[in-house]
Amino acid sequence: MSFDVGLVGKPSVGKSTFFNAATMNDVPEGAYPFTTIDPSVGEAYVRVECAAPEFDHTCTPNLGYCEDGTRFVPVRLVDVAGLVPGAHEGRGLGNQFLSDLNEADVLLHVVDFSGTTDIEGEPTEDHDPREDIDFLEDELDMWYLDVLEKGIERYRSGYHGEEAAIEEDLATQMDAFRTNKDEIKQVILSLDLELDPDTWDDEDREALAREIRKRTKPMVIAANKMDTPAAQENFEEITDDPDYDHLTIVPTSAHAEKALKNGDEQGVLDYLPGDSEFEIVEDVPGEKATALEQISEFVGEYGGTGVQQAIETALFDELGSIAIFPGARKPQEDGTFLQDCFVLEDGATAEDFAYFLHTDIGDGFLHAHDVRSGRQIGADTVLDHRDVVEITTTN
Ligand SMILES: Nc1nc2c(ncn2[C@@H]2O[C@H](COP(=O)(O)OP(=O)(O)OP(=O)(O)O)[C@@H](O)[C@H]2O)c(=O)[nH]1
Repeated sequence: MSFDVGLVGKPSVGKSTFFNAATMNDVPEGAYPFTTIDPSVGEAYVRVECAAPEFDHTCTPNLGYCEDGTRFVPVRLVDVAGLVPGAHEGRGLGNQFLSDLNEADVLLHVVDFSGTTDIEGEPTEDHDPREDIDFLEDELDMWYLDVLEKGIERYRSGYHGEEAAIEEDLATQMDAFRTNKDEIKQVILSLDLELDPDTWDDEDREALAREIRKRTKPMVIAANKMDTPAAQENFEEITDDPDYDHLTIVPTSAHAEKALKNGDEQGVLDYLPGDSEFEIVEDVPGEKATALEQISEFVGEYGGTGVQQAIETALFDELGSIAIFPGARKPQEDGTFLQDCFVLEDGATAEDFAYFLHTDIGDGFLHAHDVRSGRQIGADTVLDHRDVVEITTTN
């Protein structure tokens, strides 16, 4: 099991550059968890401070890798194709695109902040990136509204059991959005609406669709091409705009990330993905040196190229996921230590973790230990990011 980060964006925003940069990794052979021939799925990583140094041992990662005390834990990056020109002319988003969106746990919307591509992805000047952000949100809201209306019809036509409950019919209809009746009820009440669709007007239904969309389609904006002055200006303006407070916007330069990873691969420089600095280790010709100098200034100012940061923000901040190390205090007999680190859902308990590790244990979960303190923890203990947990089962 792994989390899927869905990458979306209109043409020419730098989505391919982002995808390639994020999935181009110098990983030891055999360390790829996802054997896939689908070119739209790639392995990206989230950084987690390794727990091994706390125990004075060196970790031996099974998947991903560890460098300078940072574990690079694999996650799936899915290129969700199909945010195409013409969709905004009322043709709407394609069904395949929409169902692919439902597969992703969290979305990364790559937006060209330089304003040099119009809404269809054609070259232009001074295009306001807010249009692209609004476009995707509005299209998603219309899709949700459509499904919500069907749920209301279902309620009215009495497909339900004895006791009519609008939240149940909506939850059934909106099942693919990974919501449930409790969440829907919560949303209805949070908007000060009654649990009776006959009292809702158009605006109420739109507000409901939007709110359910916001909760079920967590999304982060990757403000791309931030290495250009125009993008930096737009970034300042949009992050100051209260209409965009509900969004997390991460400044990125996919271009810079790609250049740094290329340089690292060629042995020209030393770069650890996500770092805000890198070291040039070989003499480079004038033009290249100037380009690297510009990248160096950029990553210094923005704390990195933003590619790692965007993926981590999506997974850890927006989705609230946590990374857990299964393990013991000491290396195994074969010398392996803290081989794994897994990304789990927000709120995961010790018992959830046991079933995640051993899907077939049935009733065999015995107990869990917090390895740092050595204390036993209850099955329903909610785990924290970077916990090291030892699970004992009967088999
Ligand atoms: N300045 C700058 N240019 C970038 C950046 N990322 C991508 N580009 C450029 O933007 C153009 C489009 O990049 P792509 O990665 O092909 O864009 P895409 O969104 O995948 O576009 P399609 O393949 O048409 O869907 C290319 O000329 C890239 O070099 C960036 O971070 N900064």
